[in-house]
Amino acid sequence: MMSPKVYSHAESADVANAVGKHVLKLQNSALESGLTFKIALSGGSLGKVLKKALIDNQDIAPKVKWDKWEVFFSDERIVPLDHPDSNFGLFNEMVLKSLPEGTTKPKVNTINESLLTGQDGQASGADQAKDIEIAKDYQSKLPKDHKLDLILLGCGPDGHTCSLFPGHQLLNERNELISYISDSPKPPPRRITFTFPVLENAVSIAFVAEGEGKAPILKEIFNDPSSKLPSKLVTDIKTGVDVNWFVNDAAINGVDVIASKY
Ligand SMILES: O=C(O)[C@H](O)[C@@H](O)[C@H](O)[C@H](O)COP(=O)(O)O
Repeated sequence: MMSPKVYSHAESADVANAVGKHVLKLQNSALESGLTFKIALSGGSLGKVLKKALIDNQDIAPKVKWDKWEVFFSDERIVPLDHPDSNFGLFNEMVLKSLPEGTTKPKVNTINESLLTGQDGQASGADQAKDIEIAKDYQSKLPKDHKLDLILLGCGPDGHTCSLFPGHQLLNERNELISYISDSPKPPPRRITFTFPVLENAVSIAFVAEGEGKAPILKEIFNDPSSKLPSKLVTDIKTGVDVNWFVNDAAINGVDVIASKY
């Protein structure tokens, strides 16, 4: 079993630089043996980190082969693509819209907007049958072997990752690769998410977590071997996935880990 590696830097700019270098490493190794680089993204502060790493960082930006990228979302909220809660919307605002003119855009796999119900796709239009259809449609967009080269994840203050929440039944989902969730404890309630079979089959997974607010949950993940938090379960995946954490020093203050610079 590979043990997770933790990379920590004091400054946010250095965390973004480390994430950018890791993305390039996985991109280049994917393109040595295949035609595309398959990467999955999350929401939260990751949008900002990706902009800093892949657009603003002049050492990294020219090396990103956007035309060879196939982008997926590790979870997505069931809202229109231009809604402020949409993870695609975040990536679009932060990264896609900032690509230099003339750049061939990556292939981005979004939820099928035509399947949305209700004005904002949320409680007003809740329709479980549609949510199942949205999840199935997204599942059909995954690579046939459902192998992603890199999955970038956040970690919520409750230890959730993707839209896999502590104690939720979806943690045990083994049949579906993409599941819907209509009772997300964090709004918006209706979402789709990768399940463990997709996470377990990835080449590499990288968590990005910054700020002193993350220290309590990182303490539980790294100091408590019996923890069943979703981020801990993903960190401990035993299928040979290369799992890395990219953090800043404040996030691991008091956490029992050996961290290095990337
Ligand atoms: O609703 C959600 O599921 C969260 O917003 C999630 O998308 C986010 O990745 C984590 O909560 C970490 O967020 P930060 O990286 O901003 O701390």
